[in-house]
Amino acid sequence: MAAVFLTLPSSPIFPPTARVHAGRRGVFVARASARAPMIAPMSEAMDAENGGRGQRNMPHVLTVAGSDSGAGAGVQADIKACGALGVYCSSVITAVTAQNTVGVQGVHPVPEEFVAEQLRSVLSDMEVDIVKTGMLPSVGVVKVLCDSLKEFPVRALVVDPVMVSTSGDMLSEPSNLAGYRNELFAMADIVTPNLKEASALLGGVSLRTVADMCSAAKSIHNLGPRYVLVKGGDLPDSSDAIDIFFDGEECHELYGSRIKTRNTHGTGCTLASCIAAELAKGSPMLHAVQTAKAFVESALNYSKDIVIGNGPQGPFDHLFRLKSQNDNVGLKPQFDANDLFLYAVTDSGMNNKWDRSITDAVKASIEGGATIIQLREKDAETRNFVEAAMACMEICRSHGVPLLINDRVDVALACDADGVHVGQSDMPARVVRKLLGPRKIIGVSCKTPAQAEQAWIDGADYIGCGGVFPTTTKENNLTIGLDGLKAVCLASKLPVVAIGGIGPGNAHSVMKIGAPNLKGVAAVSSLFDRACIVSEAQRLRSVLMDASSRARLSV
Ligand SMILES: Cc1ncc(COP(=O)(O)OP(=O)(O)O)c(N)n1
Ligand SMILES: Cc1ncsc1CCOP(=O)(O)O
Ligand SMILES: [Mg+2]
Repeated sequence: MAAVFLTLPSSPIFPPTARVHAGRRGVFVARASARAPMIAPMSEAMDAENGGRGQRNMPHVLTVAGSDSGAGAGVQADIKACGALGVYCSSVITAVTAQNTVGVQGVHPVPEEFVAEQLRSVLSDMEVDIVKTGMLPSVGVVKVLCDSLKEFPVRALVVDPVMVSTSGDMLSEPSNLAGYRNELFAMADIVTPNLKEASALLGGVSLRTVADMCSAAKSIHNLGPRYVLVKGGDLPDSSDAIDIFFDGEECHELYGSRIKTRNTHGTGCTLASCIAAELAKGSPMLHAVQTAKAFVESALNYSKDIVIGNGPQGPFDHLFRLKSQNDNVGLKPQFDANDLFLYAVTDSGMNNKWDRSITDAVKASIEGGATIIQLREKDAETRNFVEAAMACMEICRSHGVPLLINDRVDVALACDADGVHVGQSDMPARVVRKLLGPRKIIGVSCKTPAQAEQAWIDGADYIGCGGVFPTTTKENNLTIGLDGLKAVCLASKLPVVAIGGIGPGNAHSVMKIGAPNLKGVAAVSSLFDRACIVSEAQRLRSVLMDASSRARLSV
């Protein structure tokens, strides 16, 4: 290990002075106990301090971390990650490192007093929502940070217990373990160790399985943080990137795809920063973690082939969204939840009964105003299904209407459909996501809030909720009623489309439940078991339009 711990001469540029408003943070709940949730509503006093602008400016994360000269990790990664998520990021630098894609060539810790001074400068003046920590090179720096947070409490503290770089170089004193355990963890809302760090924090226990990770998460939780995320990126024999999220009661297994790339330098810093950024925007913890995981996965995927540096640890591109926006000019836009407005689901039995081809049924429903189509061909032979799906794709593409395939991921892949809809006994959505990649649309049928939560964890784009009313289209299908629909909508952030026995006669009552994420209705028989699909779709559409304009008026 080549790291050299040098000490910068202390150079106080300005003394801690008059710009310190110690009382300013009084609006924030001081952390009496490590487990008290820190919700910080804006008060009138704070509004007045904002010059009466009425709104706080940007959500703000302060990163307390080391500088990485290669800019893949550390403070540089944190600033880029927060910026990519629309969050302001200030930075207190704890050490300057000389590093690149080969490894860490030198470490130059910033004197503790100067870390304290930087903390005071930022925390006394700027409205920091969340503090995120990275490299804390010494027990002294940990102490300085804890003292500053007591003086200037923030809404939440995200601790990434950085100890060793990906190249294997030490980034904090071994004695720092005590600093983390003794004081910092008790103040932390979430701690995000990887397997090596979790093992070091627990005295070197071996962590080889998901069950080991779960018990490690529980043990680390006993050290004080409210939540623990043990990252399983290095877990042996695992094709997925499995992380364990422990909320104090339950271990959640969070699955992601393992991206094959050398460009993984800085993933830990980025993940923790994204969690902090999402918390700053007001997300609950599990949602923040999920969003952070999805961001990192997309960034790794987008950057998997870039070449920066000659060593084994390349950086990735945090600002991939800027580029992907440009790259996507002229390509299919990503999923728009408003497409769920009038969701037409085909049925081969009904098409046979009315002597129609699938393509004619699809054309007619689009002509009548369907905004998304699902091919639900339960009896079709695979070869015929693929052929029909290809023809329907052409029709849908030419009208800009997304086409999804029911159940059959293979058929969706074969015809390059826009996505797949799966139910509770079909292929799990997280496996579908893995097969289809991040750009395709995945819908999951849910009857309960628990299923909706799982759908979201699995990376679904929307929920199909029902059967809302009794239907003969799907056998043995439990009816959940409007109350069941409302419960699912309220429990989920995902957009929802209602299904089951819905047509022009009752669509209004469905939309009237008033859940903002209920985006539309899906219909089979009220469109396709009718003589004229075009006019039935038009009728249903005008009921939905009427319901949505009334909803707008009543806001
Ligand atoms: C939009 C939408 N919602 C729900 C379903 C039902 O899917 P699933 O539970 O898999 O049942 P089958 O359709 O496969 O019988 C759906 N298809 N579309
Ligand atoms: C596929 C499905 N999933 C829940 S209910 C249902 C059938 C909906 O058909 P219909 O619109 O004819 O009631
Ligand atoms: Mg199904």
